[in-house]
Amino acid sequence: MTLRFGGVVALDGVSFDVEQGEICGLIGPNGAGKTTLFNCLSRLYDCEGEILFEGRALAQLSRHRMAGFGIGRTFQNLALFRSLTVRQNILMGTHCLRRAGFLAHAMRLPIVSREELAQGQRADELIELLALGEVAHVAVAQLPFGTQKRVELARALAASPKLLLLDEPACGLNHEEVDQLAALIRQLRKRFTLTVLLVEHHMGLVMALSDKIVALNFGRKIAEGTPQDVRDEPELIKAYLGASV
Ligand SMILES: Nc1ncnc2c1ncn2[C@@H]1O[C@H](COP(=O)(O)OP(=O)(O)OP(=O)(O)O)[C@@H](O)[C@H]1O
Repeated sequence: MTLRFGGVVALDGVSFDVEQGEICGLIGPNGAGKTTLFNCLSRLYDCEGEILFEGRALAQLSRHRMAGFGIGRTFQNLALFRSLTVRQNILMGTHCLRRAGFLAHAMRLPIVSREELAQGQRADELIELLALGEVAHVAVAQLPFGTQKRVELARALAASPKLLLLDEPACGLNHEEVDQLAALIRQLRKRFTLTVLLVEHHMGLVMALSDKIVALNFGRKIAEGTPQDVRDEPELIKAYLGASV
């Protein structure tokens, strides 16, 4: 992947694979290109190069159907409907699973109520799994940040993704919440057979969770391997601690 914003090369020929079922941590200092890479994977941006998902080139898939194709994501600054309740937000995430079209809805064909029932059940399952039962009918804007992050995770999971892109899930969480998040991500991977790509600055979380880590700096890949391999990589230490190291 290569992507330029004017004179800034945000991604400079970055290439790597993520195996099915793997948790891959994507790390790098501020401005390294992590969010840009996520935006290419979810096709908010078009980059040079080719991204393959289960062997298919993402560029061939229509942009608005990415969630339906199995790629779900959360956002660094949250992308929720703040005036809607927790349950309504999670239900929004299930819309891409709908097969019934405009006419079926206008005529209230049986498929519509069957789908609505299945979506409601999916939302309720996620509400229970993510311990959101007590706030299911509360508007998202009234909830603490940590809870909103769980709602966003549930919204992303509602579309039954195969690949989940998590953009700084630990940001703004306290120590205890970060520990709970690690356990939750492991649990979700197992339950939904997920592949996870995780952008995160919280090194403890990335090192503990990831099967593999890819490190970027100034849009280039500077390290790739297991947490053990990457931990002592001189280029990575230099990127985080400065050129004098
Ligand atoms: N929309 C944009 N227009 C112009 N430049 C951009 C845009 N988005 C990102 N950039 C630039 O591209 C580079 C990569 O930014 P990106 O946000 O992907 O980094 P990041 O690794 O996600 O950083 P952070 O950890 O701070 O979120 C930076 O130099 C940034 O200033």
